[in-house]
Amino acid sequence: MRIAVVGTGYVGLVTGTCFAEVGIDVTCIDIDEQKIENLKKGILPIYEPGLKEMVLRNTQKERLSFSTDLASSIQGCGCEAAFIAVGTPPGEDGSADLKYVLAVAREIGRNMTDYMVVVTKSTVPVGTAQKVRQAIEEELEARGADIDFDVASNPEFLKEGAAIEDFLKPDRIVVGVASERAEKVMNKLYKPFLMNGHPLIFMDIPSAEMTKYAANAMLATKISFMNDIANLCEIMGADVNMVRKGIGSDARIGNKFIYPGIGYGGSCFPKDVKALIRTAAENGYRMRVLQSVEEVNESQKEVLFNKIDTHFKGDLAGRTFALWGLSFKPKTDDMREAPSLVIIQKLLERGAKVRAYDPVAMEEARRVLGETIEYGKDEYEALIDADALLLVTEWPEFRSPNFNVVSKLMKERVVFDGRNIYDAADLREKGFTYYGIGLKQKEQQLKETV
Ligand SMILES: NC(=O)C1=CN([C@@H]2O[C@H](COP(=O)(O)OP(=O)(O)OC[C@H]3O[C@@H](n4cnc5c(N)ncnc54)[C@H](O)[C@@H]3O)[C@@H](O)[C@H]2O)C=CC1
Ligand SMILES: O=C(O)[C@H]1O[C@H](OP(=O)(O)OP(=O)(O)OC[C@H]2O[C@@H](n3ccc(=O)[nH]c3=O)[C@H](O)[C@@H]2O)[C@H](O)[C@@H](O)[C@@H]1O
Repeated sequence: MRIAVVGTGYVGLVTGTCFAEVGIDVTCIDIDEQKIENLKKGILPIYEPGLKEMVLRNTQKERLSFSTDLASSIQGCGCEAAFIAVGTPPGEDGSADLKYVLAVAREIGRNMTDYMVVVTKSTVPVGTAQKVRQAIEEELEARGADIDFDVASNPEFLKEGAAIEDFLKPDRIVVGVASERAEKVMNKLYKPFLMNGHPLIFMDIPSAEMTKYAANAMLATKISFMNDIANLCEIMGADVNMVRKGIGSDARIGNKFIYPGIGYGGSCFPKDVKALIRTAAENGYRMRVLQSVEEVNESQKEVLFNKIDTHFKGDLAGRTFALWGLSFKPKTDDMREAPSLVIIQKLLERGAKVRAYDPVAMEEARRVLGETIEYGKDEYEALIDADALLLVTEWPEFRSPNFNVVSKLMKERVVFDGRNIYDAADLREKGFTYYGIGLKQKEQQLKETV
C-alpha cells in the first residue's frame, strides 16, 4: 500500500513514519526545502523521543522517503491516500486559518491521476473537508480531468513528547467518511494499529471534524477547572494535591489531566479553544464555558509571576531568576504558547535578569527569545547567584536535584514551583521558602507570623 503525507511537522512526520513502521510505503512531502534536505540526511526538524531512530530505520528499508515534489508522489504510483497534515494556525479573529490546507488540496487537484482518498489530518473546523472537496473539484474541472476521489477526516490525537506511542497504540482512531470505498481504504490503512483492541470509529465527516475540537476543548476545560480550584484552595487554606487525589479516584472524574499548573500552552489547546469559540460565534452561538476556560488560562500564566512579585515586594529590578524548563511541556522542544514566555516577558519588563536551562528547547528558545535572556550550560549553572528558582516545565531531570548544591549556588533560597513537583515540607525543612500552585500557603503564612 502506498500513501503520501503532506506537511512534515510534528503530526505529518510522526504519521508518515508510523505508517512506514507497519509496512506501508510512505512519501512525506513539505514545501520547506531545507527541512526535506535535512530529513534525507537523517536530520530531524523537531525533537520527539524515539522518532529519529524510527525515521532512519524506515528510510533504510526504503519504506519512507522525503520529497518537495507532491506531483510525483501521487501520480501513477498507486498512491491510495494523501494525508493533509499542514498547520492550521489561528487567524487574527481566532478562527483556524485554512490557507495551507486548501493550498495543498488545490495542488492535489492539479496533479492527481487516479482515484485516491484525500484525508484531512490537520485540525480543521466542521465543513473543511467539504471545502477540500470543492477545491479539488475546481482544479480537476480546470484540467478537464474526470477523476474519481473521496475526502475523509481523520483527526489526530497524539501528544507531543509521547507522539509515537500515541500513534502506534491510540486510545481510538476516528475517521469521518462519506463513501464505502473511502471506508475500505481507511480500514486497510489502520488495520495494523488495531491489534490491541483499540477501536476504529467510523462516522460522518462533520462529526469527525467536531470530535477533534470537542476532545481538545474538554481537556483544556479540565485543566482550567483545576487551576481555578487550585487558586481557591490557596485562598481557603486547602491543598489542591489532596483535592486532586480525592476527586480523581472517582472513576467518573478520572485521575488524568487534572494537574494544576501555570496554564496550558502548546500549539493546540490555545488555538483550538479559540477556533471553537469562533466557529460557534460565526454561527450565532456563544460557547460560555470555553470563554471562561480561556480566560482562566490567560490569568493562570501570570500566577507564578504574581507570586514572585509579591514575595520580593515589587522589587525585581536587577535580580536574577533561574528558570528551569522553557518548552510548553516536557519531552518536546516546542515553544509555541509556552507559559515560560509570559513569565520571562514579565520579568524582563520589570528589569530582572533571567538565566534559563532546558534539556532540549534551548535552540528553539534562542530562535524565539534571542539573547534577551541568558542560557545556562546545565540546570546548576543557571542557578549561580540567583535570587530564586522558577520551576516552569517538569522535565524528569528537574525532579530530584541535589538541594544542598542548589542552596550553595543560589543567592537566596526561594523556589517557585509552577508544577508542584517538589515536596513543600521537605524544601522548607532544607531552609527554602517554597511556593507551589494551590498549596497551603495560608496556613504556612499563619505559622510564619506566629
Ligand atoms: N502538534 C501536535 O501535537 C498536533 C497537531 N495537530 C494538528 O495537526 C496540524 C499540523 O500541526 P503540526 O504538525 O504541529 O504543524 P507544523 O507547523 O509542525 O508542521 C506543518 C508543516 O507543513 C508544511 N507545509 C505548509 N504548507 C505546505 C504545503 N503547501 N505543502 C507541503 N507542506 C506544507 C510546513 O512547512 C510545516 O513543515 C495542525 O492542524 C494541528 O492543529 C493535531 C494533533 C497534534
Ligand atoms: O491537538 C493537539 O495538538 C494535541 O493537544 C494535546 O497535546 P499536547 O498539546 O501535545 O500536550 P498535552 O500533554 O495535552 O499538554 C498540553 C498542555 O496542558 C498542560 N497540562 C496538561 C495536563 C495537566 O494535567 N495539566 C496541565 O496543565 C501541559 O503542561 C501543556 O501545557 C492533546 O493532549 C492531544 O491529544 C492533542 O492531539
